[in-house]
Amino acid sequence: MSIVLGPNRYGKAETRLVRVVRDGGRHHIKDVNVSSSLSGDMAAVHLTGDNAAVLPTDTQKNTVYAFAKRHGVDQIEDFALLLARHFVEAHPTIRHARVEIEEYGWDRRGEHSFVRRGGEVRTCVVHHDADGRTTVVSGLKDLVVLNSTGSEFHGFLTDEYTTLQPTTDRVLATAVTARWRHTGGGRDYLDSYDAVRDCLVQAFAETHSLSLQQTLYAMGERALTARAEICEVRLAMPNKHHFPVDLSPFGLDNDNEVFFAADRPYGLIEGSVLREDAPDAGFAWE
Ligand SMILES: O=c1[nH]c(=O)c2[nH]c(=O)[nH]c2[nH]1
Repeated sequence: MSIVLGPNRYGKAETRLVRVVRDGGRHHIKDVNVSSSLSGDMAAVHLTGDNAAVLPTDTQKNTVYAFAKRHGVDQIEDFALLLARHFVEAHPTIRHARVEIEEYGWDRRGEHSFVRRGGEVRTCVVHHDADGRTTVVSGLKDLVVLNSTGSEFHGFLTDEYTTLQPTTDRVLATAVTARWRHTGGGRDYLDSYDAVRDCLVQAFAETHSLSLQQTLYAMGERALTARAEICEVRLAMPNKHHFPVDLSPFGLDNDNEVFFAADRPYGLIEGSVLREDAPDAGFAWE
């Protein structure tokens, strides 16, 4: 019985890239997920471990980031074609390249603020008991927002394990989970929801942030200031880190234009903002 190598391919899956283009103070973002897969003269690597024909998947990832800087990312089809042609044309052992790109849409909410398209989930939890006590908590989750500038983080506590560099300009992005407690009942819940959501998004966009914690407080404060019908806002906000990619090995600078959008681990910032005289929550949060 003889054993042979069948069809095969290899590549880097899901290179998460955010490309920021600055038009003065007005920013544009492109948020994509790129997967490349190459095939060709790959018998040797499978049969003997000879890697001479293998363009490392790490190089494929670097190429995505370097091309994003060098050529920009406009239509994903054009960017995919550029990459696929490059892999095949630059390396004789690569006979075929498959490039798949997903693009995530964002709606503008200011000069450098965006809300991810696709929408959040609206939520509520109500309690009512035999003594006639009722609580209503409304909320939302998966409201993804991003500021491409206007965020700093420095002056933090350091110890022998700290490697994080302070920054005065970073991308700030989060998927907001917010719940707010109503005082009393009987209102237009749709109107209330729309208004609170608007406050949260506006405060996120308009706050020059020194930390996500500060932004969290500003969001809760804005909603409570604008809406008398609620008395407490609880927020959970993952810090969706965007790391500038070091493009210097390829002779390219990166002035906050090309980011690796990491999905984990993430900072998780949670907090409650409430009126000092808020009535007792009772079972509202249970
Ligand atoms: O806004 C932030 N808050 C933190 O507590 C924190 N920690 C960290 O590493 N980065 C950040 N960013």
